Amino acid sequence: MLLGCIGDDFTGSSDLANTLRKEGMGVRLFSGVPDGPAADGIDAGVVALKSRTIPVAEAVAQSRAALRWLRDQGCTQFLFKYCSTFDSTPEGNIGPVAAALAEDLGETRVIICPAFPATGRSVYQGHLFVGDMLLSDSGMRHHPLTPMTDSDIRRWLAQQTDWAVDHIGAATVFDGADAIRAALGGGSRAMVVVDAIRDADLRAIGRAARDRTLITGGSGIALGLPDNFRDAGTLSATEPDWQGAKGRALLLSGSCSEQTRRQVAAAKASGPAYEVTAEAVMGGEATAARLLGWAEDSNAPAPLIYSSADPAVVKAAQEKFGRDTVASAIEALFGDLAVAWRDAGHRIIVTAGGETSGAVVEALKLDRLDIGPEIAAGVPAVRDPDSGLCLALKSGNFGQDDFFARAVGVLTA
Ligand SMILES: Nc1ncnc2c1ncn2[C@@H]1O[C@H](COP(=O)(O)OP(=O)(O)O)[C@@H](O)[C@H]1O
Ligand SMILES: O=C(O)[C@@H](O)C(=O)COP(=O)(O)O
Repeated sequence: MLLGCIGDDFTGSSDLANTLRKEGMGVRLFSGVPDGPAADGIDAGVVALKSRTIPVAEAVAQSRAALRWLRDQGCTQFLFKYCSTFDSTPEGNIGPVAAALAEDLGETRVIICPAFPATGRSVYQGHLFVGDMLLSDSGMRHHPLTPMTDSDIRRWLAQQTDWAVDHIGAATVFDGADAIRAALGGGSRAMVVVDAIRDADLRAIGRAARDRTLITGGSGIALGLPDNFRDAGTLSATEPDWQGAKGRALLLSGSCSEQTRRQVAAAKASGPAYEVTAEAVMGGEATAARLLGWAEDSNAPAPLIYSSADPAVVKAAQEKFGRDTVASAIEALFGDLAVAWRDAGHRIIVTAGGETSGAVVEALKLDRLDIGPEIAAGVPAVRDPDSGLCLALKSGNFGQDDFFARAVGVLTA
């Protein structure tokens, strides 16, 4: 393995694996740190963690363990993937994890770049935009776990780390890889927020990062890296052929983002849907057995079960039950449901939401996943090579309004 990647959630990790695959690398997605060695013939390994919102010390420890494993597999360059909307709190976990990985690797200049132009995320003058809106004006200000209320990534990151925070502005980035390399090069220890508004900028940053051991960012930051390995003649692997599954799909949505709520509305208009409220989960009425019964009785090709709710409803539930308590209970229910669906003999599951997807993949105990065709920007189909289970792990913010229907189409192809 050449490139070792650590993702702080599962949707984000599949997004990164998708980018690397499209750029010609042979990729495997691992759920957590594997026990043994990876198979041969892989260019890039992505270790998916569920570390975005756990306590800082745990996120650091898990990320360091992932780094040790990736180094043992022979990787020479490492990428820490976080969300293109920089999902984090004033405490972390982006700054502390990036600092710990850099210290382990002896890296002193750490690129910080969440830009992902294909989904409208750009970094300009150190500020993160979602489409034409500042991050803090976007729906991310209402995120249930990581509300993003400051668009200045330099200022937000500075709260999370005692490292200096530097900035390379668009004017330098537009001058190309040599200019970026020079700007990155000399200075003292720092996290360096790098502007990027176009794929061409990310490719130039990737070129400039050829000799850096640690790079951090959204999946866009990976765009330029495969060419460095290609030029060095070290790429070797090929991807397994994609094989979909037959039968009915279960759609699970725990994301409360604006985009997911549009997708839920579209799916409700075309098929059966069951809303799981926080009250029903906390009160014990919404159980996996009961919901599986509903999904089976619906006899529909793709029944949807969702807890996705608007910010006022989420806020009320969090005030009543506690933010983490209600989040964990809903995640656990979706995990149990996915297991019940699989155990009932079905082979297709679509999940919306990073934490939700992490809970589902962990409950299903899927150790590694092959990456299949892209369903929407940043969302590939994935497949467990052992069981043949086919999934789509959708980031809350990604996908077309009719994403669920499209996902079923790709997973059954
Ligand atoms: N109705 C609800 N009330 C409170 N919390 C909820 C509700 N529905 C989902 N959640 C929680 O909100 C979080 C959404 O995060 P996630 O799944 O990562 O979605 P996204 O990808 O949009 O960030 C999860 O922890 C989920 O359990
Ligand atoms: O970079 C992104 O936006 C995604 O890859 C990502 O990290 C998804 O996280 P969620 O929005 O929490 O699903």
